[in-house]
Amino acid sequence: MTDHARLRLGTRQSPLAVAQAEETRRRLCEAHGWREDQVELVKVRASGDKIQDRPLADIGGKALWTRELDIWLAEGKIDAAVHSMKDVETLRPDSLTIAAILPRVDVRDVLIGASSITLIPRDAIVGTSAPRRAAQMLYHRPDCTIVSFRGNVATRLAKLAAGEADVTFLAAAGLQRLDQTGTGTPLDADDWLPAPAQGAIGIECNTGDTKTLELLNAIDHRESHLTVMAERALLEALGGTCHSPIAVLSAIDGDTITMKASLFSSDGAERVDGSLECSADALDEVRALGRDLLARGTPGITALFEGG
Ligand SMILES: NCc1[nH]cc(CCC(=O)O)c1CC(=O)O
Repeated sequence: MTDHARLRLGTRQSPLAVAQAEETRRRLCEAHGWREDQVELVKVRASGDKIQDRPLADIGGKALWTRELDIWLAEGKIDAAVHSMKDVETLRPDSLTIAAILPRVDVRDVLIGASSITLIPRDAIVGTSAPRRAAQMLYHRPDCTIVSFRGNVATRLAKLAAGEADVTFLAAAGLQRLDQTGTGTPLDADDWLPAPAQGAIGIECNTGDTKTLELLNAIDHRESHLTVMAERALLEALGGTCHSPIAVLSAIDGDTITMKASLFSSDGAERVDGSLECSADALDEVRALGRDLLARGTPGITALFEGG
């Protein structure tokens, strides 16, 4: 650590990841009265970024986004790591703690290439590698064909421009953080539920590192933390992986969480919905919703979660 740095913040190298790390640095400096150079950004190349040609679900899942940063934390080369919470595996080692969640921004998916789902031309090619987006699309538009579309935001926009697909999806949060808010059409989150924890930035540190835990606690946003944890509790109850088409959105008002969730079969032909309202600390009720969704699931849905 350079002698003036108070905290070494690890991040992946993609422009979105770096923008998220810069936001984290800005909030830390604001909370602690530090100069910008007192938070050192350490850019780490993640396996998920190295392998671009195959769907993430086939090559090791979300762990590929966190593996390198987990190791750098364990080896003490960084004090904290910044993640898109959407990309963080449901089960994390006890040695790591999600110490802060920043204020969640726009949770919606943005449709790029058409102004609404119904106005997408017949038999269109849809570029997405997210099982949830593929299943939602096929649920609404079974005429479409899904093609795999990996890569960072710029790469995916370039693939679309090159005609590899007619439409694609991006998270509004990612576009916002890259100053590209004018791009595409945001989809109403009530009809088109986002991924668990979409739009939330989380910062992890070593569980035993009380000093860093305390520094990060100062930038934790309680409401965002509680909704993200509730959505992750649902994933846990479902045994969900990134193979599983799970859509969920929760909101918090005071101490009350409301949640809407849908599970899909991979081909989008089957869907089961549920909702709940509970106290923010009653995550058992969220887990019960997960079990209820599975109990009501049709064969194409439950098959995806067996042994998950
Ligand atoms: N899976 C990649 C990923 N992880 C987080 C975001 C966007 C930011 C967020 O949702 O917090 C994206 C890009 C996308 O889905 O368009």
